[in-house]
Amino acid sequence: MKLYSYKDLTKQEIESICLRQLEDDITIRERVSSIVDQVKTRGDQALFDYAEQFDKVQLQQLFIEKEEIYSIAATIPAEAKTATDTAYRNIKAFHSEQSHRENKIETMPGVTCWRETRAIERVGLYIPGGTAVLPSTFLMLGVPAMLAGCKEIVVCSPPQKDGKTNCYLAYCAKLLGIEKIYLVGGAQAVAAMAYGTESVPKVDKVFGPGNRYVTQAKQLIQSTTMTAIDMPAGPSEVLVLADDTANSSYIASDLLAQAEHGVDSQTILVATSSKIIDETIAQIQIQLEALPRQDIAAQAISNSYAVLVNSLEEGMEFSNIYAPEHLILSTDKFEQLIPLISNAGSVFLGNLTPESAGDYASGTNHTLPTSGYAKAYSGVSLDSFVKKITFQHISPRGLRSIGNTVEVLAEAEGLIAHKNAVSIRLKSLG
Ligand SMILES: NC(=O)c1ccc[n+]([C@@H]2O[C@H](COP(=O)([O-])OP(=O)(O)OC[C@H]3O[C@@H](n4cnc5c(N)ncnc54)[C@H](O)[C@@H]3O)[C@@H](O)[C@H]2O)c1
Ligand SMILES: N[C@H](CO)Cc1c[nH]c[nH+]1
Ligand SMILES: [Zn+2]
Repeated sequence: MKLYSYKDLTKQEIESICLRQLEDDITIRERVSSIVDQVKTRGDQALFDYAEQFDKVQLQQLFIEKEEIYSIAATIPAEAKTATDTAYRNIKAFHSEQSHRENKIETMPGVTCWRETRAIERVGLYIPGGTAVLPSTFLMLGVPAMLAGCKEIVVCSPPQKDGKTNCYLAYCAKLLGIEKIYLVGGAQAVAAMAYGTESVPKVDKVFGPGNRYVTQAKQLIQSTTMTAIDMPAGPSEVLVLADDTANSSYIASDLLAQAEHGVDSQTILVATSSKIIDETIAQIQIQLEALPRQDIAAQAISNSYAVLVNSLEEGMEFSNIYAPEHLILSTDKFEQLIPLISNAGSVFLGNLTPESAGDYASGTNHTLPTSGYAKAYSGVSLDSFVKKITFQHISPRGLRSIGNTVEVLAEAEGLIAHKNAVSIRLKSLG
């Protein structure tokens, strides 16, 4: 893990260490573009071929259906079933609170404006399943899609070695009332949902996190089809801001939790003393030894760094420039830092709030913007699955009160047909 001292970094150096792995993006973009083209032109056949190439499995069909999903779901261990039920309830409770009816507003006498919410009709959920299958992501996307009332929910996840899906995903499907899972992963899954194939239906919006291929494919289809995306939710990241009230073994566990997602995960420690940094590095080595995914985590840690700052406020300044997917405030003084946060996907407050609680079960969504996109995007929520349509109604009194304003503004823009649309009505009102 590299070490920087914040006060010695120039503005350009800070910007450069906040960039995430952009060097290989061109190669990834080219590979993804060719995968997307293949799916667009060859449909299902391309999906069968990529399953063989990337997932090392020869599929007979590209999906499994209700009966088989239910029979796989029945094999879930009892403890996992109970934990999944708890996570489902918490995620549902948190996301249910996000539905708000707005009031109608009379902006002028007789001019009434309001918004109504409508579900996006056809949504596609991508559930990662490359180096680890993530049923938690199924809940994070499926629960808000269900609450929003989306009519068609298409789910894609890479096939497992047996050409099926695992019992945890199958159980989530059952909980969510989803009766088909498409056994398609990576960039090809995103392309299939954006263009549609013989088997996979085309959707209006693609959701879900994934590796760099998945994320690049989402960005590509967004610009080449009428399909929208939730946001760029790529390789996981965490920034821990710590002071002397922090516990280095807790910090190490949080850094390793995100590091084990993938070799391109990034984990940043920003600390007010070199003592915390040294102790955390030592803890990382100890904890790493016991991890089954230690090779992946070690590589991610080697791409990561620590930044020594003079104060928590200075640490927040760096964090806002980095704009982490996850921000952990490992300090008893977290309350005073909350107002200083301007860019972060999801925030974990105090020393007893591990990031993995949000990954699985506290209720907040774990599908979050990465690579600095937390500067402009929010994580997935109920809002991501709906559109807000504006309405307005103008009464005779309203037309008299607003008419002249519109006529004058239309004339100022030289758009006389716009002006006439008002004048013609005013005239008939007399
Ligand atoms: N930001 C978030 O909200 C969030 C949430 C959960 C997970 N994640 C991230 O999701 C990612 C999951 O990654 P994963 O790889 O385990 O699963 P994945 O499902 O994202 O990707 C697996 C697929 O990638 C494709 N692939 C693999 N190597 C390829 C290659 N060389 N060329 C083209 N395609 C290739 C294959 O089709 C494979 O099925 C991790 O990076 C994790 O950090 C992010
Ligand atoms: N930390 C991931 C988001 O970056 C979400 C996740 C799923 N499972 C475990 N973690
Ligand atoms: Zn995680």
